[in-house]
Amino acid sequence: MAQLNGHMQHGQTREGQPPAADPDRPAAIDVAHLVKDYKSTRAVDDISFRIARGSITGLLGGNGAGKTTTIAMIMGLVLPTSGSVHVLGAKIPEQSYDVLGRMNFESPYVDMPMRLTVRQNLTIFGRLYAVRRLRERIDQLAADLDLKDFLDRANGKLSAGQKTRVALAKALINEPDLLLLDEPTASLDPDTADWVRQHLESYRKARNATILLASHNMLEVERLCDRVIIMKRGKIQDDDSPDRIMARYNRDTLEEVFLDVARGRAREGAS
Ligand SMILES: Nc1ncnc2c1ncn2[C@@H]1O[C@H](COP(=O)(O)OP(=O)(O)OP(=O)(O)O)[C@@H](O)[C@H]1O
Repeated sequence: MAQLNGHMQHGQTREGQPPAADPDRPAAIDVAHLVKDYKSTRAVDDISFRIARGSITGLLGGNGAGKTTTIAMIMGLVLPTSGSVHVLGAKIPEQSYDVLGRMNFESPYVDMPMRLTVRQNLTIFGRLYAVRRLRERIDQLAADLDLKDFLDRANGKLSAGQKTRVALAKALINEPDLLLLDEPTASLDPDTADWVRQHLESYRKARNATILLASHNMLEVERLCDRVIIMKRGKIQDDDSPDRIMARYNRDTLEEVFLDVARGRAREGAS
């Protein structure tokens, strides 16, 4: 528990409230009654939430809960069956081009071209985003994310953990205002994962960026996130700060809450 508390102290707004909504600026993400059917499977089932700018929100849920599908709809990569998504005020996918340059995403399950070197891959993505002073930006990311030793190696010849760091560099290349992350520390050893989390925290702070991340790592979510949205079978099961969610389930860790939700145990006071 002492170790857990040590982790919690690193959280930026762990004890605080999520940033207040600014009435003059649209939310970073505004999802209303979103539904996605894949043939007979309802992957996302009428979910609604708004995410304030400058916040870090964790999307939790077991395998198949609908997290990746939700993120893909926010990116405009998957079309909703019904409902709406707005990102930074733009309707997705209709107005995607207005905001694509201000968002980016990372997923360990989406591979970059394997034969190209890390530097070539980052150069291609940087050009897609019209990044100015691209060479300097890549050098900066290589220093920040410790990529220097393998910048000129083919992507296909990297370890899983090295690929995860390169994918993060790709996600940060355009200094996005909105960063969508699917398992940002998958395959990373605990030390590297901790350091990547610190990098994400300082990136958010420096740019007032908004981060939405899907993760199965509960300590990561406790440490990083101001808010947690728990999904189960396509629906939102709970949505609050980590502290309040743990209090509601009368649990000390999100891991225990996750097991309660997965195994269908009711939260305290719930009917
Ligand atoms: N392209 C697809 N075609 C058909 N069904 C799909 C497709 N993508 C996802 N699904 C189904 O939709 C549901 C939600 O999947 P999704 O990948 O969004 O879940 P997830 O919460 O990200 O899961 P995980 O934690 O395993 O990554 C699952 O039942 C999955 O089998």
